Amino acid sequence: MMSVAAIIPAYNEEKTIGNVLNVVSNCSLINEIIVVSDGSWDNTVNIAKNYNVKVIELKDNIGKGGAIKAGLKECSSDIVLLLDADLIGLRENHVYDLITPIIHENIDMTVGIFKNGRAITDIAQKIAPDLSGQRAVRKLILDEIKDMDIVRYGIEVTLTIHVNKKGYKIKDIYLDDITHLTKEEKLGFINGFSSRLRMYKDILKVISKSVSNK
Ligand SMILES: O=c1ccn([C@@H]2O[C@H](COP(=O)(O)OP(=O)(O)O)[C@@H](O)[C@H]2O)c(=O)[nH]1
Ligand SMILES: O=C(O)[C@@H](COP(=O)(O)O)O[C@H]1O[C@H](CO)[C@@H](O)[C@H](O)[C@H]1O
Repeated sequence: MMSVAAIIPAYNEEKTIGNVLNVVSNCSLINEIIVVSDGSWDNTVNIAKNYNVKVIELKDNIGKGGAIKAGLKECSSDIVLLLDADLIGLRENHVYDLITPIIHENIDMTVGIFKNGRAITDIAQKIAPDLSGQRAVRKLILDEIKDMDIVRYGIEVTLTIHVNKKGYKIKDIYLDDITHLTKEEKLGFINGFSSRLRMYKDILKVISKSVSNK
């Protein structure tokens, strides 16, 4: 039987990380749970420590890709479930639906797409499903990506480009009744929007590099 780890990068997610950990800790398919606090200064780490999970505490905020890379270093499972810590409405069946195609259908990566959650997040995911942070991937594929830490929010696009290039099999999975906090909800409009612009910059860098390498 293949082993499964959940890696959850978290930067100041005290409001939501408890619920995410309630779900993954009760999921029998998951053998290993790694929370990577990416320089959080709120209660994220204290909350995570209440669960039976490995907590990696990065001193500085290095970006999402770097946080996932730090989690991968400590991970020894065959399949990695990547989940954001700001999910609202995550249920065990979502986790199951993301993982089982890799175990039973010879799929290499699943990508979770929000559906019937909130219009604002459903529409964002419909327009750009490749940005989704909810995925299950074979660990050996993640290990092939060397510049994960440099790309920051470009990690999902990097992964999708890599998987397509190598001809690995992807399956989209619709996740019902789930949403997440938007950056503007977490940080306020001005800070949230500027964080969003920095995220788009990270993503565009990855896309333009991939286009110029073609
Ligand atoms: O520098 C960062 C930025 C984000 N994250 C985490 O990466 C996930 C996705 O980021 P974010 O919530 O900003 O994306 P959004 O939900 O807005 O799409 C969340 O668990 C964040 O806490 C992180 O570990 N380091
Ligand atoms: O869906 C999107 O447009 C962006 C931004 O989400 P919000 O507008 O803050 O809800 O979020 C996703 O993209 C990031 C980059 O790929 C991922 O890291 C996040 O996990 C994902 O939710």
